[in-house]
Amino acid sequence: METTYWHEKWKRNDIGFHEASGNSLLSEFFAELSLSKGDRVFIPLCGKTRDIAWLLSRGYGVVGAELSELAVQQLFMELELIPEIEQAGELKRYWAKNIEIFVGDIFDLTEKHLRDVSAIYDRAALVALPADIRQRYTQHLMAVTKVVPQLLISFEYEQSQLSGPPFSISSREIYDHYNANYHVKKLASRDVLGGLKGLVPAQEVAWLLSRR
Ligand SMILES: C[S@@+](CC[C@H](N)C(=O)[O-])C[C@H]1O[C@@H](n2cnc3c(N)ncnc32)[C@H](O)[C@@H]1O
Repeated sequence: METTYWHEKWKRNDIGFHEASGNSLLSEFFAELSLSKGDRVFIPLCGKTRDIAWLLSRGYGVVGAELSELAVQQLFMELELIPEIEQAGELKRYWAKNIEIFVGDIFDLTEKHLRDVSAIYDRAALVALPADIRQRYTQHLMAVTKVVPQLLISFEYEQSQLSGPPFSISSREIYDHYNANYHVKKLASRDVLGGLKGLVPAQEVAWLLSRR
């Protein structure tokens, strides 16, 4: 997926992936990460997800990475926060109390940008990437976070019925990416109401990855 694909989507406001009330699997399974108030959660490919508001309201810090500056501007507006903005290496850093978002290509994000994060929340990030990028993404994620626990939400459906994103990720593939460094546990698998994009029967799957 070229970066222009995502920039165009944000420009056209074609953001069907954005959930107006956030993701219910986050609230259901967040406790599995065993975090303490004040811990910082890294959200790769964060868009302007309402899950950020949910985490902030419960006293957690949020660090995000997002390609689209438009998305990040909308995020801060909707949070009713005025960000400070500065250059941070290849990326731009938008920040306010308890939140910092790095704007640019996630592959330009380094361990130094993230400092101390206690967990990763991946919703619609791994599934947003085509197969040939996913291995690079998961390796990068583990390198920059030093393999902190992860709550991962993926989709499974018959890939031949729909061209992604979101892409279908099999259980096998989750294990292939993460089993060497994490204990991988499937927490739940739920039918997507009305089908994915209203078209294809699909399951939304929650995974807990805990460090080995
Ligand atoms: C499917 S959306 C999911 C957004 C968010 N996680 C949510 O749940 O609403 C994927 C997001 O990844 C961003 N993105 C795509 N490629 C990226 C990259 N290489 N680096 C950073 N962000 C990227 C897109 O702009 C888009 O906002």
